[in-house]
Amino acid sequence: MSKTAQSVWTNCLSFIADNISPQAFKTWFEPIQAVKLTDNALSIQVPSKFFYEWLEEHYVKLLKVSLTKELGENAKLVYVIKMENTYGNKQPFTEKIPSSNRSQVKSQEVDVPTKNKNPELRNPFVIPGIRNVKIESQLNPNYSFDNFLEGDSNRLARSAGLAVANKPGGTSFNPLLIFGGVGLGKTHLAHAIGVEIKDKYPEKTVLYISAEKFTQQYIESVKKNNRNDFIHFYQIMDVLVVDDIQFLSGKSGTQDVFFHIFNHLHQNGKQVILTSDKAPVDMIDIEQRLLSRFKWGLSAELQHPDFETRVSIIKNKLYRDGVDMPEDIVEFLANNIKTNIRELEGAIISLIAHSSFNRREITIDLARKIVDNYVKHTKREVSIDYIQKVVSDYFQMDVDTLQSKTRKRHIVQARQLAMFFAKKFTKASLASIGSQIGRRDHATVLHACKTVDNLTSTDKQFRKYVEDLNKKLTL
Ligand SMILES: Nc1ncnc2c1ncn2[C@@H]1O[C@H](COP(=O)(O)OP(=O)(O)OP(=O)(O)O)[C@@H](O)[C@H]1O
Repeated sequence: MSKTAQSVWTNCLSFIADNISPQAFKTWFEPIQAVKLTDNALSIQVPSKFFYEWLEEHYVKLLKVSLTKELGENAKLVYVIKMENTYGNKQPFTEKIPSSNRSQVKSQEVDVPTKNKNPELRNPFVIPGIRNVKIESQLNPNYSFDNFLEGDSNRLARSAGLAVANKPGGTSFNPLLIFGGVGLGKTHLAHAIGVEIKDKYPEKTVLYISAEKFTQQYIESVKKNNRNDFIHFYQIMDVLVVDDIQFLSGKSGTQDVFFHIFNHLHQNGKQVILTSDKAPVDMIDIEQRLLSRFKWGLSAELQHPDFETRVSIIKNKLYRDGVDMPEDIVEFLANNIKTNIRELEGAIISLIAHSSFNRREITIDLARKIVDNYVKHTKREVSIDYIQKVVSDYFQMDVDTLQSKTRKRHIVQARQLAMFFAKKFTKASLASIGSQIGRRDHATVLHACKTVDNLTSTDKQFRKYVEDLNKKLTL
């Protein structure tokens, strides 16, 4: 029986289903349709560009294996993307993209120094038995400077990274240690530096490795009795990027071997780039001699991005995914997820996925649900409108009354409390608070804040209002 696109795809699907979770299969493979089979190229139609990128990023190997089983070594996969425009009435159109069309960072041939001309130089990245002195840089070409957006929070680290990429080993930023909290872009920036160096200096041998993998390889080398080969392998790098070095904490054997590699590279003018979730002073269980070496170069912190940077990161991601999203939703996300860019990206991905699978428009309600579901622990910023609503409900009046010009004491107090909490819980200026709460000026707001402070310390009943309202607003 001759093969058809459908029969080939059905076989691929049954192989894929055996290798991933039912949920992932349902989400990412059921919506795909096989559309064409020519020679050894299968075309599959996917619902969006985002969908295609997700498949390429997470399932390309699985797709390749399953397709090779069906169509042989020269099998090719072509994505046909159904472009849908949620915000207009344009006809759907399609775009064809071959699988894995992103430019890869090329593998690098290495000249082994003559005195060590050992044809058996062991590459810990290669399965034993397969001889290979080609060193894959392990860099991710998707992490570049172009898509690492600049803001106050990362300016120093980003500029230092660019300086290092322009002159690896030739600046005083050696080592360059990038540190910061979870999901703030350390890995991205470290890859970007490596990718940029490979672009500018293709002849340089660059290697990215996580400290965890480095540790595993080291343990393996001790077991197999080839510790020296392991050290030698790392010493031939021109640029070594080690991610999450806090992982070395408490592992004295690995620290020792890293110390030797580090010294060798540094003395020979080779560039070392490190990332860590802590500043060197806060690292525990790392030997002093290693810590002091980390401090030789530059330690640059990645801080929490400010609102503007968060907005640009979201917009950039949407642009790359070919998705349109209303401005108020972008701002809502940026306002609500503040401390972790990975969570911010996760929320965008979920939002796009929800809207494309359920064929729903991206609305503020959907965004609110996603933010609640996926990043529960992030606090939602309290708005001035919300504060006025809570205060007026508490004093059993409506918002119009709270904002009115009346001088009645209990209404004046309610208004002053709303101004006080707006100052406390939002970043709005006094002038902006005043204009939103009954069109008052900034002096009135300042006076309100002082009055609330005074009354809180002198009037027991008033203190109770403040405590109750505080509780309601921080729930
Ligand atoms: N300035 C930025 N511009 C664009 N994307 C960014 C930026 N900073 C971080 N990201 C994105 O945020 C996500 C998380 O970044 P990354 O994995 O580099 O964080 P990390 O600090 O290494 O986290 P961890 O502490 O978990 O190792 C990545 O997808 C990255 O591309």
